[in-house]
Amino acid sequence: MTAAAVHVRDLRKHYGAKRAVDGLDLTVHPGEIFAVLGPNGAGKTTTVEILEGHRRRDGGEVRVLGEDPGAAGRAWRSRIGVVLQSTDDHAELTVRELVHHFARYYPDPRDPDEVVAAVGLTDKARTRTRQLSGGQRRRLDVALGIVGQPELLFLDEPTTGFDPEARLMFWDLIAGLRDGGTTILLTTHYLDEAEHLADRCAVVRDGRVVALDVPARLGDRAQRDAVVRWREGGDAREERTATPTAFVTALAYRLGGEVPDLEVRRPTLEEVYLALIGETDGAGVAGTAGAAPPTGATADGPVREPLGAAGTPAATTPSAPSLETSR
Ligand SMILES: Nc1ncnc2c1ncn2[C@@H]1O[C@H](COP(=O)(O)OP(=O)(O)OP(=O)(O)O)[C@@H](O)[C@H]1O
Repeated sequence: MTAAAVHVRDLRKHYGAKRAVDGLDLTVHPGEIFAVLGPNGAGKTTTVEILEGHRRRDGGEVRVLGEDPGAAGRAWRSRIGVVLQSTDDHAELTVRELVHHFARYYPDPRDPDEVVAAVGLTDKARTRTRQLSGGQRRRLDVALGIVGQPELLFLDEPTTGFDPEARLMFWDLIAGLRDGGTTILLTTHYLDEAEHLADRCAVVRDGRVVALDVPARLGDRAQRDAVVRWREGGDAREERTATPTAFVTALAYRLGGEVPDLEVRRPTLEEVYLALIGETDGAGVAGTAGAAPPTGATADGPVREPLGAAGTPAATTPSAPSLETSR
């Protein structure tokens, strides 16, 4: 069996009394796009920063490309790509200059001009980065994340602020990277993004994974009952059923043909998600709401080795120089 690209068991991180990550388990397979969903403050960024080696953990077991990110060195760092929520560093450099600058940190970079083209910024190659729009800046962030030809790419809320067209182009770009063999872990608040891009996704709530599956089956979505609505004798009627075809066939027979205002629907990913994070009681979702955390280790893991003095990797590492988290 191929080793996991990312393996996390019982991850724990607290800030004072706040348990930001509280026993989180997940596994990302090589070559997949894995989306981490969850409300504000759920612990997504903290988790991703620990996986990137940018933040210490308090407990649990973490392996990223086979190594502990807290102890891994420069060679490991050159195998991962990081796209953080945007920074304004190097505002006076042009797009082309910045991508070339980053390429020099890696042992086997992609051709920087090809990377600029791949993210659709050839027209802006000679533009200073401070003059880019938000969506263009985000594409530049991705260019910086992929120029080192990473095996594993971390994307933190990559399409926040994108217009619909830019988002579709970005999705194509990310899917193309996956098709080229890159493993991608992304956090997102957009359920359509997870549904469109992700091979599997995890929903994080209060620092734990409360559901993990392919989007179509998340939270037992496929097993949840369908809701059939129709009008009968002037009244709106509704029925939940696991066998909607049989139900509608019987209904049509009983009503003697066409069923007025017939509607059959299964829960959307959004409805299942809102039930999982406790924003709804599941009333809008047929079937059982919520989900138990998946199985995983429950014992506290070892306390990890310390990072550098500031809790961030050494500034000489390839992806660190301008993309360090400011938190
Ligand atoms: N440096 C920090 N110091 C103290 N508390 C922090 C720090 N970073 C995060 N937290 C807290 O930890 C919890 C998890 O934060 P985190 O940023 O990981 O959540 P998130 O799921 O990424 O949220 P968002 O979707 O808003 O980005 C939150 O309650 C947050 O306030």
